[in-house]
Amino acid sequence: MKLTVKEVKEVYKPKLLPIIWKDENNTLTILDQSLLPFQKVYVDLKDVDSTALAIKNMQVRGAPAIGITAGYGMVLALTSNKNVKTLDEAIRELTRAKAILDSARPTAVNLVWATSRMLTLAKNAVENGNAKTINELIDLMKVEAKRIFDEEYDAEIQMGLYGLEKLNDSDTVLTQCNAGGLATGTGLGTALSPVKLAKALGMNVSVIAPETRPWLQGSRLTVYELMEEGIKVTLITDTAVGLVMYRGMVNSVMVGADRILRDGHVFNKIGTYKEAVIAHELGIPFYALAPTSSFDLKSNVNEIKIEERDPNEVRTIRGIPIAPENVNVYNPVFDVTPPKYIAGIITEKGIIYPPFHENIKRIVER
Ligand SMILES: CSC[C@H](O)[C@@H](O)C(=O)COP(=O)(O)O
Repeated sequence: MKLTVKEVKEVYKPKLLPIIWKDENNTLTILDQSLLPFQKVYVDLKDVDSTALAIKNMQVRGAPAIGITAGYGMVLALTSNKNVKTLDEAIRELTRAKAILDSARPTAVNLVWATSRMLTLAKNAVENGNAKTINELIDLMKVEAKRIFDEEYDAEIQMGLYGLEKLNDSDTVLTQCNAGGLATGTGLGTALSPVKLAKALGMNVSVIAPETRPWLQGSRLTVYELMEEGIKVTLITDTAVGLVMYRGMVNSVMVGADRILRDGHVFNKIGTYKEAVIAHELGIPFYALAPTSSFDLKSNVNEIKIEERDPNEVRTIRGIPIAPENVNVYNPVFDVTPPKYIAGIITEKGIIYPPFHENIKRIVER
């Protein structure tokens, strides 16, 4: 019997609180992911520029977490700016804030999705007369930002429940990067949600986490997050992915997504494509898990910008040189997995199966 979202909330409580909005002083407090797991430091964000910088520097990272942060960033655009006196000025300021936030990172679609949603809400509220003062507008925007957070959490529970249908007791799941509660801001996660719910329901499941060079989201974040929740996790190098699958140590692959196109191409952390191809070759089911806010039904695969980051992320590990100082480096941090390798895409609205070009639009727009 399938549990309801409410029932899951009774049996599962997230251990981490990565994003906290404080109404009393209009502050967004984020757990600094660039320092984990060695230091657990919370950082206060009070304006748009510091919010965009925190996204750019990956103090907050992961597609849904970036979306939630950007939503609150739009609130901060007004709460931090005492020069905004009229509703027209407020909309101009929000338009400016959206441009700053949208340029922080290019690949995760949730960023633009969240800022567009907040700007549309503000424009409608002003036009319809629902907001007659700046304070009324701010209050409506706070409600909307919280709604983005709450909807994300509920979606992750739904994804977890659908994902549970693909898990058996004693299964081992291979993942990539960190698609847990740190990446989504809620403490639960997308790809890690089925495993966490399985544990909460008494199943014995474990995870294999590749370290995910160069930023080490796997070894620093996924491993930390799962250990905090008492879930068995084994850390491997990115180069061991093929062997663990070949040796029969993996029952399924579950990864998150930064952007999914209408034909089923999945953009996710670099290394995902390799996992998908090997899984397909060996008959291991490969699932991408993402809320419908991570779908981009308009773009084509070649139009999506794959973020390239600082070459020093590859030349060094946390500041320690591991290559000749000036070696030429190519550091793309996402890749794209073609639909033919994907057994299913797990969303809060259900599991989408091939043919994706027919089924994605139908389910996402439902
Ligand atoms: C659930 S977040 C999206 C992905 O699943 C996650 O693995 C990822 O690629 C995040 O990238 P990041 O560069 O760390 O922001």
